[in-house]
Amino acid sequence: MSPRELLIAHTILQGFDAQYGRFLDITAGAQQRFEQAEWQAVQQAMKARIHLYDHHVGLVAHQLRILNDVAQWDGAFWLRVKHHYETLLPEYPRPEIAESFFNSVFCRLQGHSHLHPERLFIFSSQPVSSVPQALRPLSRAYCAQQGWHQVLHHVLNDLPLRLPWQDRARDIGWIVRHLQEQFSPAQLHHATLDVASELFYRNKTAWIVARLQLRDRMVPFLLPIQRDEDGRLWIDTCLTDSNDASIVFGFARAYFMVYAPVPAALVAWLQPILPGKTTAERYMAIGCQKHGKTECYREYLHYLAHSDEAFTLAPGVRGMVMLVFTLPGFDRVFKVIKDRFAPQKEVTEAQVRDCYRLVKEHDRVGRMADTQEFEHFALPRDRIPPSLLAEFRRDIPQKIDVRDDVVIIRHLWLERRMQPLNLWLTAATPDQRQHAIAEYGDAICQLAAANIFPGDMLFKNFGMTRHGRVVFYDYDEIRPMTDLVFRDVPPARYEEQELQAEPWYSVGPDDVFPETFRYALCSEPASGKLLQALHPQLFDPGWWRAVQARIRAGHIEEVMAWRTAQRFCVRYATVAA
Ligand SMILES: Nc1ncnc2c1ncn2[C@@H]1O[C@H](COP(=O)(O)OP(=O)(O)OP(=O)(O)O)[C@@H](O)[C@H]1O
Repeated sequence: MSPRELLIAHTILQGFDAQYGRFLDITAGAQQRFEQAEWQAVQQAMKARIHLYDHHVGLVAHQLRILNDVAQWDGAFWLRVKHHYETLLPEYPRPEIAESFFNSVFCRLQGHSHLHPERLFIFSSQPVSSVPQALRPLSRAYCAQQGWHQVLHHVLNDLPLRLPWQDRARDIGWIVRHLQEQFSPAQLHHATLDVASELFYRNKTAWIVARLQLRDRMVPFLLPIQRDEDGRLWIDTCLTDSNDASIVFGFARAYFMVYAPVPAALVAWLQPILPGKTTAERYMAIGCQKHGKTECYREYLHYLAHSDEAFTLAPGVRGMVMLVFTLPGFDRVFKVIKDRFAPQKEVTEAQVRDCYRLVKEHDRVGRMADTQEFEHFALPRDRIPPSLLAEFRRDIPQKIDVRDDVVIIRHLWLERRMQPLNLWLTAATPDQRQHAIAEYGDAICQLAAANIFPGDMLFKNFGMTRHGRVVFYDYDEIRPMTDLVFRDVPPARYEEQELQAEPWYSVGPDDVFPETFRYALCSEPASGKLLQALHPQLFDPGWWRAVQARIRAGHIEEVMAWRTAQRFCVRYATVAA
């Protein structure tokens, strides 16, 4: 093997080492940021960690260009580099992500039009069943036979946090009470608690993540640790239901900061308590989002290989900016920016991409779906019915390359598929409608508190998840709250003015008139009445200005990933007092 291929393989792996080293450094800072309540720094660290990957891919690509003239690299050359790279991976703690990094460097140098599976790791070279050994124990086991108060006392004692507790005995008492409500004495007596050695940090919360092994099954055991203004700790709830855990680890939230030098081991450890989450989703949840994307693509290929479904337009109102399609049984949608937008849309393609990027890096507060961006995405042509191909030719002709066996789409996003809220409401019972409208209003409030104004707030732009949560997915009109001017509608000078189709007052490009939201959001009486009753603040300019003022003052709101009704203070505090 030529020394040049060897050198190149080593250079790529060293580049990945450098990237992951920085990734771990930023992650390791999470404890200090939490303890010192550096909430602005938490947000910056989150963004910086996401940027690292592309930055390091760029550095390595630059180095390789210096080492060798890329124009001379042919397929055989890459095959030799890849072969050597593979020989470096056994014993390496992160082989699967190293493969993704190789793919990224390859694409940066060769473009996305040479994606031959043999030249890069579309499929992993690692044996399917092999999970690398963690360098340190991933978890600590506590046996319940010593008594739950004792166990929890040890668990909290063993934490690395250096802050005092508000009232540790109270919190332990509440956790035990929760366990007694959920499980029988016999179940609790024979249980084992397997607590992750590292805390999972996100926003203002440090999570204890554990697996509660009962005799017949394993359930999650999650404790969100909070920090008060005086720097004292308390635990707000205990979650032992896998649906609740799934929401905590959901696709609509920022990635966790959890120190994982061997991510595959942690992803495997999490599997039994997140049975509904795919490998891709678990990698993303712990911040390895680029590898999550590789896994997401593998899941797509796997789905195609195990079904004969045809692609179809996604149900719902068609987008003016996006062409959205799916596979009927697949849980993701494919979103492509149209070549031309409807005339009422004033955005450009570059602005749409910026909005999607903003969401990727922003705290999604459980209300905006994460997306994975792909270039040169291949769809088997025999799965595209003529009617859909005709839609492609009409809406995205410049983005497609139709070949004999595949249709290549130059750029698209994959996003979790939800049920569009407008469709969901048409079939909802009164109780379901009430729940959905309450959720919808909460979503807007939480987005606003996180400095996101959704722009277009119609129900069709929100989806209902399988856990009954309302999540926003149409990003082309989002704006930072702080860029906008929330105005009262000026009184009309004459009665006739109010009847005119056009506003009688001037409207600047950043002006928003919350009172007018009624016209669009409340036109359908059943939902409209509910929305005005449950969330009247949405129509009040003063409320929007107050949210804006809090953001400007540097306040960062904590959006709980659990329901108010699950909080210990709501369930037990009055009784305890
Ligand atoms: N994640 C999703 N799950 C299910 N359906 C979706 C999803 N994203 C989009 N859709 C469907 O595709 C349609 C268009 O998507 P989207 O709202 O993102 O496009 P758009 O062109 O930006 O829309 P608009 O015209 O409102 O700006 C939605 O109304 C919905 O029916």
